[in-house]
Amino acid sequence: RKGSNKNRPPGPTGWPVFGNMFELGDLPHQTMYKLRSKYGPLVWLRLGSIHTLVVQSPAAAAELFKKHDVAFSDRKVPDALTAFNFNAGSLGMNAYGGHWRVLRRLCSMEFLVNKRMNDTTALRRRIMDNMVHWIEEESQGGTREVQLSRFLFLMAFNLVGNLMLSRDLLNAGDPEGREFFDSMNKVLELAGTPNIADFLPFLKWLDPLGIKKRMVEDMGKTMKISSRFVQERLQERKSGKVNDTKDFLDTLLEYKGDGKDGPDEITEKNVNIVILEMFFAGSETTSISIEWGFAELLRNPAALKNVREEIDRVVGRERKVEESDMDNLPYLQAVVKETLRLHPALPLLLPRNTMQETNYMGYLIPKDTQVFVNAWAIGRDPDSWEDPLTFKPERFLTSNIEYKGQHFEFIPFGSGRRICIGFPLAHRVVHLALATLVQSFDWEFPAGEGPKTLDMDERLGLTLRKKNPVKAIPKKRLIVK
Ligand code: HEM
Repeated sequence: RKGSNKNRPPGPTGWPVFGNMFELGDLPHQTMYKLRSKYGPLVWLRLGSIHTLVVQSPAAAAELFKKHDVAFSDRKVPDALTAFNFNAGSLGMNAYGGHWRVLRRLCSMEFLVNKRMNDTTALRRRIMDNMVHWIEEESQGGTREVQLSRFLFLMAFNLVGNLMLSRDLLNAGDPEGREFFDSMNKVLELAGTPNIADFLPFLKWLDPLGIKKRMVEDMGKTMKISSRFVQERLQERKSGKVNDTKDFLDTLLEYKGDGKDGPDEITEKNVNIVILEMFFAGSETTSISIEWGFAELLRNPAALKNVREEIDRVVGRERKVEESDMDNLPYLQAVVKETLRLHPALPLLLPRNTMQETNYMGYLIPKDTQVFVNAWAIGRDPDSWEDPLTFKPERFLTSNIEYKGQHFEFIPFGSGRRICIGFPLAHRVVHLALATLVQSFDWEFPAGEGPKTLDMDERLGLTLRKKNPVKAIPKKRLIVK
């Protein structure tokens, strides 16, 4: 391996063959954060045979996204997501190129665009009402604790279903919806399971943990169901039935390329893949962000009191909080920011892959290097944040720092060409859901628990979840029905 270490960033030596694979533990973003004090903001690792660069400071992230965005714009694809060639049909896992550009354009112009978001305001309010109703039912009129994460996930899933397919997938009248929900959950779980074949690619053909095999089975089930949804829509369109408002499925089916860049049409299989992907990308990220925010409020009664008083002052208790109220709720906005700073749903973003050898921060980064941008560590950077480990929404009341990818000390949605495309939706849903939970209920702790006993331990799967889900007893407080 002579010469292989020329001009690379520093990092721990690692074992033969396995490299640093076993040093990262269950919470790699935390381990990498600790390595920063020894090696600095850029750390070089070898995970099995995969060269890996970890970027852990705002300055290094700024240099990457401003000067080398294209060179770092490919994705490293986990083996499990090559089932059915998922990566080649998807937006988030696709190589940087024509197919990705077409999907990105369609999404940002026709689906996750502000105009469409404004047109679907009432839909989101209705879905929040459903969530409140489910929580009330589960708590049997405020007498039992509820596990909030379940309802948040159902809400986010239902929302994506309505926006993509105009279907209430969780409605009792849609049994296929329930089946879709169950198999989608299995796919999400598998996609977040560590796989040795990703570190030692020569093992891929063996699939030692059977992850790809299981993925083929479970993803196959979801694809089968979503292809029934697509077929139904195609039949409807053939028979002349047109929806009043076009949803994203219509957009995908209507797409015709210009013959220059990307595909001429989105094949039926790839339509299914994009449908799946939006559930993938949109449900868990959003719901866990709300859960983290809610947990922080329960742990910090003063912050909860501030949010509640603000909502009571601006909205009152006779009507439900609406998206149009958000501009007048600065403290709530600060709580959301502080939550995303400390608990980014994807702590290492989605891994990038270098497309060419690049001179970066004085180092030579080879082509085909996996790149982790540690947004979790950057949000805790002591040079950028005062008292970085403490939940203090007030810090945002007097600053203009945003999470739109321009302020590199705060990048929970990433930055550059591959920044999260779901931002306009996620931004609205996280605010509205938190406000709705605070406005609708007084929350009590289960017996023997309180703000001091609520832990903030993490568990990393596809996203960074709370290890121990929040449980609390909701007591109805909103007067309006
Ligand atoms: C709080 C909620 C969310 C968070 C924290 C989040 C975070 C992220 C992050 C960090 C990335 C990678 C960015 C990068 O590589 O620089 C990403 C990509 C992506 N997100 Fe989100 N996301 C959220 C919600 C959503 C929603 C609601 C959707 C869609 C319904 C969505 C769709 C996507 C897609 C398709 C990509 C891939 C973009 C590409 O590769 O070009 N996300 N997200």
